[in-house]
Amino acid sequence: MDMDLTKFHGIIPAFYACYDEQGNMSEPRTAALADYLYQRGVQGVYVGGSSGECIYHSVEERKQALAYAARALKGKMTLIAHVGAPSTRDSIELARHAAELGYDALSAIPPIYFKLPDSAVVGYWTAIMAATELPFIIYNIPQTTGYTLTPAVFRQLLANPKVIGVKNSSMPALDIERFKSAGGDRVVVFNGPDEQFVAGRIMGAAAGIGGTYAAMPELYLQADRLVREGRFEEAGKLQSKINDVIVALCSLDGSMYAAIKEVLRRRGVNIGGVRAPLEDVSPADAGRIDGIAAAIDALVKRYDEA
Ligand SMILES: CC(=O)N[C@H](C=O)[C@@H](O)[C@H](O)[C@H](O)CO
Ligand SMILES: CC(=O)C(=O)O
Repeated sequence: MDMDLTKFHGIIPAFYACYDEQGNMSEPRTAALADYLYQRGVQGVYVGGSSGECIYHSVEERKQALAYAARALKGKMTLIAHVGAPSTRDSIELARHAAELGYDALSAIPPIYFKLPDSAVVGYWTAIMAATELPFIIYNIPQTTGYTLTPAVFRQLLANPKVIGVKNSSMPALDIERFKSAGGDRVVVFNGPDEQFVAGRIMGAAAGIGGTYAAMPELYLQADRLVREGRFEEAGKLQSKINDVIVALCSLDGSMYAAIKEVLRRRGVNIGGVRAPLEDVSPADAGRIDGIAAAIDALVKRYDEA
């Protein structure tokens, strides 16, 4: 695909599931999260991925999530729709829906549950690509899917011009470098692990898609800026501060997403709780969440003044 890939560069938060008080998809709350991210100047959003709790939603709900985010943000930033699902049929339905809504690209994890051979996984991604005109971003996240994308399979997929990149969430920054080396200028590699965003950017990722970005978008935008300016030492120091926050978010009893949603509530955005079987944070952790939100605000302020 001969296209300008720069709209995929930069900071692309994974969009969260936004629920009302009954736990149903909420359009006004989606709009509130969208506005919060827009105000902060992120380059795009990744809608309906792992952080969007897609695995716990019906196809109808996933269509709602894609539609609400598009209605709030179309024309304001780059929109990527995650359409990965256990069956090819559901993914195709979601892909067509995303294309109708005006998304800029599709993305999908490999099909989960049964261990499938490379041929089936390639067939799955190829079927999604054939369903619309949209460009496609492969999603490699072996620790949750059990499937590891190899450089050889990536090269095979590159024969399809719709492939414009890979979101790599495996931990070695080396994998980012290998995918970039295989794809060259025609691909964007997206850093997955937020804990090593700076390393991923230096090793070949031109962008990041991350599950914790929306909790502290200002800090990732600043880290990205420092990398672009070649200020690697300062970027590394900021990464370390970010990692203190991530470790704290992951140290509570509930799911990291429940903790992030509590932090967002303290930052002025209420998007409800998490869907079971994900666990809520315990009320006893309220003080620790206050502390995390205050730490984020203090870091944002420090970098604003710098
Ligand atoms: C395994 C997983 O969910 N990885 C996400 C996507 O790459 C990350 O963005 C994490 O949410 C983040 O690095 C926090 O651990
Ligand atoms: C974390 C992430 O990027 C996702 O929601 O898939």
